[in-house]
Amino acid sequence: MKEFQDNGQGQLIGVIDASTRTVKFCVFVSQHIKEIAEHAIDLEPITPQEGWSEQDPLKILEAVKRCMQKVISDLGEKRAKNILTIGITNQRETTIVWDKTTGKPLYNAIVWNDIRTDKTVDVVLAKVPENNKNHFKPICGLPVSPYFSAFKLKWLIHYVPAVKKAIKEKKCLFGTVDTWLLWNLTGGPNGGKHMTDVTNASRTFLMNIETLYWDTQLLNTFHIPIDILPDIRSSSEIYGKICDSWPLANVTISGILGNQQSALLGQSCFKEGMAKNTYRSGCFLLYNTGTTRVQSSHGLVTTVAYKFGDSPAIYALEGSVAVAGAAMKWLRDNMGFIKNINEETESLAKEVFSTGDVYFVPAFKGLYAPYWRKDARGIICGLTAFSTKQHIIRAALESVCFQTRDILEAMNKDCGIPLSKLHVDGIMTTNNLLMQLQADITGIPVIRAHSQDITALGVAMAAGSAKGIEVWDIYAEERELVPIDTFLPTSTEDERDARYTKWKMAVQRSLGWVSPKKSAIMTEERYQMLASIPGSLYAILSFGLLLLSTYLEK
Ligand SMILES: Nc1ncnc2c1ncn2[C@@H]1O[C@H](COP(=O)(O)OP(=O)(O)O)[C@@H](O)[C@H]1O
Ligand SMILES: O=P(O)(O)OC[C@H](O)CO
Repeated sequence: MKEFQDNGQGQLIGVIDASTRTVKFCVFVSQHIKEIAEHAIDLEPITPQEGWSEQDPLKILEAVKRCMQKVISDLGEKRAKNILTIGITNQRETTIVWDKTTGKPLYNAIVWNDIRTDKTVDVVLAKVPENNKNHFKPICGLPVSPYFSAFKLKWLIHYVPAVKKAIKEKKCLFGTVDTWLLWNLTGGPNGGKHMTDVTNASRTFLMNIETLYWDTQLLNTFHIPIDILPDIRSSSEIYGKICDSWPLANVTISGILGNQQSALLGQSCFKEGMAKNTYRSGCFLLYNTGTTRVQSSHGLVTTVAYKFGDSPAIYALEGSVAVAGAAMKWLRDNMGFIKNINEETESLAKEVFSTGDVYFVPAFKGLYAPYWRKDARGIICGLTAFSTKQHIIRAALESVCFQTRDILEAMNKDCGIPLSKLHVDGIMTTNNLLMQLQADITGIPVIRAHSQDITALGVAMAAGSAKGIEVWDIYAEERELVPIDTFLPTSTEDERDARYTKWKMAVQRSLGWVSPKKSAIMTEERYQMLASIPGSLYAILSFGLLLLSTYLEK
């Protein structure tokens, strides 16, 4: 393939990539797969309590602005004038509410992997027949889980008086990170566009996966007024223009995609049956099912993959894993086993030939697909007096591969035709050992995209091909393809299956760790009652209820 030479002439597409840990602004030349400029800023997570995870929405905006300024200065003002349009790709499900008259957030962003909404989930489950967590799947494609935005929004409405007040006064707006960025970039309180795209909306638990509109039954279930929700748009169209108070004023914004859907496009998985797995903090496997909404019977979610303008929506089956690279961070920050993740993880894990039968289930915040068990917690099992940190690091890498196999097994059952190869991307895939372990654990070739720009590339394509922009033909025959390399399985089927059986045993042991006390079961009435009292009183009352229940149990 011809190496791309930047001759300084091409039309440029900017991308804001706002992920869980990092905000980045980067620039592509239309029709080309490599970023020509980028600047990224890490965001400090806010963790006020165990299981809680927040971000300051104003810090996200500030980081975006600084990244844009730096990239413009690196490119030079003259070249930056060639930026024709921009796209936004973002961490999904993360929930922000703000006052539309002041533009001020009413609370920190509640991040997708925050599990404070445990009780909110119980309230919703208490209302459905047999507490079936898949009850709403035919409507929104998703199981009941603290992961999705509606639970976070319900929590905010109940527990944050400023949110309740702003709703009453008709001043409140809700959005995922894309919406927050779009609204601010296009004017904020002065005419900002309050919109989201179908892929982000499909992760809220509020959108009807068939009609692609907000669903009345779901809104009623969560008591969410429709007027705080953004308009749902396609993933590729002109939403508006950047306002004067931002860099790149007057440039259009013409692409929005959740970051996993963006990676699916970045990997050119346009056809039904194509799939990709992205390994970052979490790990997300998406399988393109075309215009068909496949209902999973094996724990996967049905989600919108993308929708280009007026064309029909393309759907995907998704397997979401909450903890992948995050397990390496835990080994570094909490255990002190690793100093530098990028430089040491692979070499330390290679110091041993196997995990020595150690299995690590990193269910720090419960397990997502295909289990959807919020009562699971992390375990390391099979330890002996010979186990070392190297065994545990290797087991952590393997846990990512086993979780991926869990999803592949579910996907193969749902789709009928087993995936014959696995396309992968994301920063973790630079770890060659991880890639080989993945091939050995799944028994299929692992095809690694040789680019760290895949996620941003997807939305650059969506923005560049939008009606009215049309500088990127994503279906062009001579499309430049992302270079790849392949890892082939070296294990036998028997070895694979024996080890996978052990993994399943380890998963079983991680389940049911958080056991809700009978007395703590949440009903709507109790939830409402608790919400109507101030924080300190809430703590005293909860403690009182706990004492009472312990007394009654005796
Ligand atoms: N060489 C490596 N081996 C294993 N894990 C890695 C390696 N490099 C990075 N990681 C992990 O990948 C994740 C990278 O996530 P990142 O792309 O920074 O962010 P996020 O998904 O939070 O937006 C981190 O959790 C890190 O622990
Ligand atoms: O920001 P990432 O890469 O951790 O992605 C997070 C996902 O979008 C959550 O669903």
